[in-house]
Order: sequence, then C-alpha cells, then structure tokens
Amino acid sequence: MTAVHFGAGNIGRGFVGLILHNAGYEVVFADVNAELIDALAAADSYTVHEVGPEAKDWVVDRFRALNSRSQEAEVIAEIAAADIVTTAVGPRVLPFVAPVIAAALVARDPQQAPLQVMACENAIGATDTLRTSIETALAAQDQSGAIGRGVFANTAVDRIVPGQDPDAGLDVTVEDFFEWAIEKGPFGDGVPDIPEATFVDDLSPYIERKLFTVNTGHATIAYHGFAQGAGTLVEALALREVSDEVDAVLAETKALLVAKYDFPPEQQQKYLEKNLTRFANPALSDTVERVGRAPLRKISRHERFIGPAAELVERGLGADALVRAFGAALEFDVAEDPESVELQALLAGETSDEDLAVQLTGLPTDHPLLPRIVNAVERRRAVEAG
Ligand SMILES: NC(=O)c1ccc[n+]([C@@H]2O[C@H](COP(=O)([O-])OP(=O)(O)OC[C@H]3O[C@@H](n4cnc5c(N)ncnc54)[C@H](O)[C@@H]3O)[C@@H](O)[C@H]2O)c1
Ligand SMILES: O=P(O)(O)OC[C@@H](O)[C@@H](O)[C@H](O)[C@H](O)CO
Repeated sequence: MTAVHFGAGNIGRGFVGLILHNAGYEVVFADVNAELIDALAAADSYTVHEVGPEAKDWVVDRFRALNSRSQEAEVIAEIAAADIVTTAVGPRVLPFVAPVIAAALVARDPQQAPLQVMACENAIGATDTLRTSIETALAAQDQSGAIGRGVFANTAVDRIVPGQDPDAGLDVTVEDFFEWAIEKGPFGDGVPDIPEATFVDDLSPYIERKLFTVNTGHATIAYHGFAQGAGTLVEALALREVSDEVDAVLAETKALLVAKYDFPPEQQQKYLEKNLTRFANPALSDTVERVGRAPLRKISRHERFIGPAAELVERGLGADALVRAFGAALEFDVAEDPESVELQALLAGETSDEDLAVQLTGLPTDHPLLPRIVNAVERRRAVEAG
C-alpha cells in the first residue's frame, strides 16, 4: 500500500506520515523544499518524539521522498498508482498541488480502485476545496470525467506540532495527544484501514469543535500574547490579560457549539479545559509567531474568529471576546510573515474602514457583525495614527 503525502513539514512528518506508516503504508513525501526532500531521500528513518504523560518515541521508516517541483513527473506517476494521497501544506497552497493530482487522475488506470484523497489542513471542507481545484484543472484539459477515479473525504487533524529545533534534523517533537477524524461516507465499502484514525458519518461537529476550540483558543492566545510582548504560548498564557481573553473566547464558542450541535455543556467544558492544558505545555515551547501565522487566513469568513462570531450574532448570542481577538489579530506585525506584512499594509492604506472590514472578513455588508468589525478596524487605525 502506498500513500503520497504533500508537505513533509511539521504535521506531515510528525502526524500524517507517522499514522500512515503505522497503518502499513509506504509513504512517499512530496515537498517543494529541496533541502528537506534531499535529507529525507538520504535517510532510512526519522524519529517522532512525543512529549507529555503518555509520551513515546516512534521510528518512521520505509518512506521515499520526491521534490514536487523538479520531480513533478515522478510525483504524478506515484499518485497515479497510489492508494491514498494526503496533504498538509496549508489551505492556501491546495490550488498549487491540485494540478499534479489532476494529472495523476488522468494517468490512472480506470480499472484501479479509486484514489483516496484527504486534505489534512486546519480548515472547514479542505478536501472539498482541493477537489474544486482538481476539477478546474481537469476541465481545462477537457478531462472532467477523470474526477471519478478519486474519492474525496474531508478530515479534521489535531496534534500540536510546534516549530522544530534547527538541530533536530528530520526528527520531530510533538505532543502525545492526537486525533484524526475522517468522513466515512465518500469511501463506500472501501474505507481505508488506518487504525489510529476515527471514521465518522458527519464531520461537521468534529471539525467545527476542533477549529473553534483548539484553533480559536490558540490564535486568541497568540494575538493577545503578541500584543502584550509575549514570545511563547506559555509566556502569553501566564499573563492574566491573555488568559482572561482566552477563557472569554472559549465560553463564546462553547455557547455556539452547544447550541448548534447539542454537545452536552459539561462535555464541551471538559474538552476546552483539556485544550487549555495542551496550550500551556511547557515542553512544546510553541511561539506566538507560529500560532498566529497567516493572519489574513485566520481572520477570514469561515475561520476561527469571524466564523463563530457571525453565527453567534445571527443567533442573538454574545461575541465580544471574539471581536476583541479579531482586533488583537490586527496588531500582529511580523516581518517574516507575508500575510502579516500584507495586513499591516492594508491597515496603513487608503481603503475605508468599512471596505477594509469587508475585504478582510468577507462578511456581507448587511451582516449584523460587520459594524463591530468596522469599529475594530477604526480603533486599530486610530492607535497606529497615534
Ligand atoms: N503544526 C501543527 O500543529 C498543525 C496541526 C494540525 C494541522 N496543521 C495544518 O497542517 C498544515 C501544515 O502545517 P505545518 O505546521 O506542518 O506547516 P509546515 O510549514 O511545517 O509544513 C508545510 C510544508 O508544506 C510544504 N509546501 C509548501 N508548498 C508546497 C507545495 N506547493 N507542494 C508541496 N509542499 C509544499 C512546505 O515546504 C513545508 O514543508 C496546515 O494546514 C496546518 O494548519 C498543523
Ligand atoms: O496551523 P494554523 O496556522 O492553522 O494554526 C496554528 C495552530 O493553531 C495549529 O497549527 C495547531 O497547533 C493545530 O491545529 C493543533 O491541532
């Protein structure tokens, strides 16, 4: 059994690659980072070091590695013959890997079992997004029918994998907790045998609970922490101003998840408290820059702040802390982060507060949340203007 995995970074090596390896797949890593791919291609194994009370070390071997830029033809041939293709490249990179998967579907023997496609990104419906881009690429070649050679399942992946020590080589340090929920329906009778994944009938409660608890909480700590001068999540959480904000944000998303999915309140409370412990894990030394990375994505319409805040307001429920977290995100000014640089340029630009609020969040102009977002933009600009 072969799985081609795009993105040999933190979650690629430390989670998806490991779980597929443990399930018996030969993993073929595909990445654009030449140095990383050369190191993987030259290695026989790497180790995933868990930290935490249940920690173990796991050796991953029997993998191969291909450069998805310079060895694109080989990657296409691998996918054409593979059982599974997964990604962990970031949601905004999916359109760039889609044409390669499209070409592999065209090359695939129609008699072969369908290619099982799963995007493992922090986003709602990431595999649907990937599928749409694959369909576009197929249509451009007049090959739309080849989409039937794949099955597409959305997933929710959860494991904190921080930036790695530059001296760690290919080894990855991760928390001991993980959860990989995968939609079952698309596979029909051919559900893949991945013992450490959980196959579910309806992914929505899983992905929304994960994104709006783990990632909303995480990003709240990162942005308020950055604004307070903290460097790590642990430092940020030690600040009362930050811990109060994350508690308030998670109380709001709890109200939404309980109302929308009927989660028992005490179960959601337990879940969010477990996550507060995960965020405070000193052995991970995660940074506010990593967790806050790509702020334009994180403040967009269906993401961790505006997604739940819009739904809360539509239900007549409170979203003040989520709006404050959005406001803190506007302060994220990190020269190495292209989206942060773009965000700061937009805030410094001439676009009106209202137009910029719409541009950043994608909220319709008549949405009841919008005036509060406009206000946050206005306040941020006023502070910057001194
Ligand atoms: N790190 C975590 O804690 C964590 C947990 C759950 C989900 N995720 C999600 O996993 C995804 C990856 O995150 P990460 O932390 O591993 O990031 P990362 O930066 O460590 O890894 C991303 C990898 O993708 C590669 N890449 C970029 N463009 C590519 C392309 N066009 N083709 C092939 N490879 C390409 C990069 O070179 C890099 O090696 C994101 O969507 C993230 O939200 C991360
Ligand atoms: O990966 P991002 O940029 O969407 O979000 C940063 C972190 O919140 C995220 O990587 C978490 O560590 C992860 O989602 C935990 O499962």
